[in-house]
Amino acid sequence: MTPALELSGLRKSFRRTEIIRGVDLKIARGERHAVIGPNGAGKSTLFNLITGRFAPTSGSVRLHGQDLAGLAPYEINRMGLSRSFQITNIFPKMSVFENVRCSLLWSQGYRYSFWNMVSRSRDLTEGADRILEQINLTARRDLPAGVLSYAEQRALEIGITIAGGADVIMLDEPTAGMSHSETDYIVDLIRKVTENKTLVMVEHDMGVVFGLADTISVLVYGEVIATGRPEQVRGDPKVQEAYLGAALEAEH
Ligand SMILES: Nc1ncnc2c1ncn2[C@@H]1O[C@H](COP(=O)(O)OP(=O)(O)OP(=O)(O)O)[C@@H](O)[C@H]1O
Repeated sequence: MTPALELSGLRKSFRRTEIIRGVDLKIARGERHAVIGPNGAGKSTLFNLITGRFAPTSGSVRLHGQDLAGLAPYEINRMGLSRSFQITNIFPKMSVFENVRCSLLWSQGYRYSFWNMVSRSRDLTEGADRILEQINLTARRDLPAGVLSYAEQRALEIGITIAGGADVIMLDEPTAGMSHSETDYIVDLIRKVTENKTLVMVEHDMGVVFGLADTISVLVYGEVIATGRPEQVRGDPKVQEAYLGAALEAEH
């Protein structure tokens, strides 16, 4: 079957420094894939290459078999790939409901004329309420998003990311800055909302990575040094040496 995402010979340089140094990676449909690696390894850059924010210096990214070369991030988004950001990316003065409704509108905006959209407003409301239910924020529906707790804001952001119905979801450090209990809460939520979807995430918390991911890639200095099932990656001496030994130790 065609992979959901396929990176081939992907390279990215900023001026003379090569940050992504020839990445080949296939992520199957329905897989939950984590990209891990030390600070500065190029994880965010890889994310930005996949989502079209950066153009590769060479190589290609395919989404469901289609080459994404030259496409803008919003075009890639409309092809079914949606991402969250490391920084919280919500409208704090708008209600929780409006934040979700807005992203639904945006994702459908190009497909429907204004009048169609007005007549579809009930669908949008129902759609937004369904998402609020999925992310457990129904009770917070009419509050300004800015008054939510940090974990709730991150949950809202996940809701915004999935609102358009994308089948490839990319999350950049979804549990950054969270307590243990908040992390557990968000991990459950991610598991639930990415059911039957492809998930690609960058994550530093090894508990989250090993609890959620079906497959893991380890990026070190712009190269994938290992990719495979969590237990394979965990036992790989190269990975132990380059990253995981230190990262797991830091957790304890
Ligand atoms: N737009 C840019 N211009 C120049 N250099 C950049 C740019 N973006 C990233 N870099 C450099 O690329 C390297 C990799 O950065 P990147 O943010 O991708 O790493 P990372 O693995 O996501 O790190 P972290 O885990 O700390 O978030 C860093 O040395 C960074 O300074």
